[in-house]
Amino acid sequence: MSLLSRMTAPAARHDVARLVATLLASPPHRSDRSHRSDRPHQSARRVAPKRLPGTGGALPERRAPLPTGPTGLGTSAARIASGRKDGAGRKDIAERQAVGDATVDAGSAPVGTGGVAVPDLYCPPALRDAPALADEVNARLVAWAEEIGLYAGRLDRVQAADFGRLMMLAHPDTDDPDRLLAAGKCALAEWATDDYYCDDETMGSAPALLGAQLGLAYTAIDPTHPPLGYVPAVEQAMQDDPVRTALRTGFAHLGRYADPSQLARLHHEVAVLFVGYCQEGSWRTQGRMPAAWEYLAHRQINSFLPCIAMTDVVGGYALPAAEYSDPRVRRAVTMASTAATLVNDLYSMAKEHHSGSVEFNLPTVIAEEERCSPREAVERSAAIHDELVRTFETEAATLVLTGSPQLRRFLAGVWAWLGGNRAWHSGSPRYTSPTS
Ligand SMILES: CC(C)=CCC/C(C)=C(\C)COP(=O)(O)OP(=O)(O)O
Repeated sequence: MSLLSRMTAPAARHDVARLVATLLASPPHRSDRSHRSDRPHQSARRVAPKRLPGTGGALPERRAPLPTGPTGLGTSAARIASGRKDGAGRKDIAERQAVGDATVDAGSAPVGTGGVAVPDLYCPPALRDAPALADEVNARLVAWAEEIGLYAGRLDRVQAADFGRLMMLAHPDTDDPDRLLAAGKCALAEWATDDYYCDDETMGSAPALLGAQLGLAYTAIDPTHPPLGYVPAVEQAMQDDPVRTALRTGFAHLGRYADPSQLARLHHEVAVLFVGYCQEGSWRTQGRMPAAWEYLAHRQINSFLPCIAMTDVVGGYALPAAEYSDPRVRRAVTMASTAATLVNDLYSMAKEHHSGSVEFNLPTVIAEEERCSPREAVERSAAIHDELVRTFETEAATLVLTGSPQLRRFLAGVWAWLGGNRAWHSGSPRYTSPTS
């Protein structure tokens, strides 16, 4: 019997009432976008709530950014004081989103899809904006990358992509820069694995090398235990390659905050991610475009789940392993991570369009399968995204009624992650600038 099914009936009746109200307010899935032409006023569409229904107060509201004056951390404080490089526009959008301004949908900005604007998406707003904290985390992340030789010669792009901002937006329940940095290192290491080994030939990726590289990369986070005579060779291999060094030192940093069961969970999610990388490599080698169902299965495993799975570690609590693995929780969380990854597909289309190699994203797969226009394919992809988010919202809101306080906070954190992820994608030069 699972932990959740052993739980008793909810004590708080208003939670039940809130859930019922949510369910009644939700239009049936798929109705919004698939009948869009029947719907003269797009604004009638329900806007995703800022907080997951039933989880008010589950995430501590943190608004305090780092001080902008000297902090003893050295140069980064001066960087903060000298002003942001991203301009005020992005902050303005995030701030308006953070206060739940329903008129703001950064997703509708005409970026990302190579000429077709990313449609409004059913996605919560980012829960906070703390630019000084984002800058601090980003500065530390870039300094770490430089120290280990990751993205050598391209650090300006890493700096501009602003992964520190992604961490700040996606994990609003901590304002500890070191926890955000640890998560950022893991995320950047996973991104680097993709760039160096899978899909960026200018970084040296080659399909024939992929399996061998990913096998070794996995051992950077879950070390092998060779007979003594082979230890120096293994150690050398770990140090010889910046991706392996990034994975090893990034997960070591996170290990300061994670308990063994949380680390084991993350190892599992990264192993699955690497299977997804191999799957994509196989399509590349074959020169084959997958079917839409196959691609969607792929985007569940080649997804942001390794990042989302760190939510409790970053937040400073531990979701029990039995609840993380409960099939109902897994279904909800994997739907959320697939949706978050489809946001990446929508926003990265322009970048991939210019990359020169075969690229896979849901609109391209749908356009090929359904022989439809890019605009229609983008709309259908957005509808699929929305369906996944709505299903997560409904099922997660039900799960919080009977789950532990940690599960309630975790699912609220996943919802917040969705909002932060979308806000970051809509503003990051990785997707908005042709040269990044
Ligand atoms: C941070 C993390 C878990 C990354 C792994 C999965 C990944 C690289 C993405 C979800 C992004 O996919 P994609 O290869 O399309 O990346 P970019 O669009 O190049 O950022």
